[in-house]
Amino acid sequence: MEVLRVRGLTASSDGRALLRGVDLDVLAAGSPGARTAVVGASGSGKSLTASAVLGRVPRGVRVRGSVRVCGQEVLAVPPQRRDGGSRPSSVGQDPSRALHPLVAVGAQVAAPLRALGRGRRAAHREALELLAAVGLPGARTAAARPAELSGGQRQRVCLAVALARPGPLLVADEPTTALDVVTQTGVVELLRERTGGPGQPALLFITHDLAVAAALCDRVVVLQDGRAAETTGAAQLLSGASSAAGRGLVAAARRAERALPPLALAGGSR
Ligand SMILES: Nc1ncnc2c1ncn2[C@@H]1O[C@H](COP(=O)(O)OP(=O)(O)OP(=O)(O)O)[C@@H](O)[C@H]1O
Repeated sequence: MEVLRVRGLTASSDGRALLRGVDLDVLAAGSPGARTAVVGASGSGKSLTASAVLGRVPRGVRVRGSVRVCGQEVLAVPPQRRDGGSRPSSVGQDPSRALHPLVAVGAQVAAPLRALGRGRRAAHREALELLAAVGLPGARTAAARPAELSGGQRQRVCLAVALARPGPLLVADEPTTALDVVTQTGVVELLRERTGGPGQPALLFITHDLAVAAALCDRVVVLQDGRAAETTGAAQLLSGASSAAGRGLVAAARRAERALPPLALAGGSR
């Protein structure tokens, strides 16, 4: 059963077609396809697809088609009017816009837990645990305002907030782009641990990084020019993409991989 079912999603602005009929599914947690990546070149429509799923389409962009979350049509329903069962949580590219500037980050992680009915102490304790899980341990971090943290740390706070809100689906739009490689690996591991399993949210993961997509997700949707050019298993995409866009992404990822040996040589044998 699908947690997310997108059919014929189109978007346009000033008569220009931006999405041309995207179809994609994210399956229920516990089944293969519960962590699905959307990959594609810059401008292929990844973020617009995510924003349509979240009900946050930019002004001036018109969307049509069908977006069903847990069976409910949500395309025309703004996030605040969706019922809890069809409201995905999200973590995006820009953590500065997602957090309240004046509220301590621990309280921001605790807020969704309080909304679920946890007592103040229990919510605070769980918030500390979640912050530790995203690599931000300690009461001092929890007491900090967002401006006192780095961009990467704020990004991880956003992830903790999203994980505190147990929805059916987590939409993560390039959540690791601003992070250093070590932190990126930690966040990917955390997403693997906390999504896609029984009782956990399914994951729609937007990325331009094929390696990260393959490390985290079992299904991959390749977008090209506002259309899904290919939907396949992550391993199949790497071993033999069927679309030109898929082959192009794999070739680019392999070129990037080959660009690394000089780094290895610099620290290696001589
Ligand atoms: N608010 C907007 N108004 C008009 N056009 C837009 C708007 N947002 C995005 N677009 C256009 O829609 C197309 C898809 O954009 P989108 O941001 O979804 O691409 P993307 O695949 O996420 O790219 P990137 O990897 O660079 O973030 C692009 O041609 C972009 O210029």
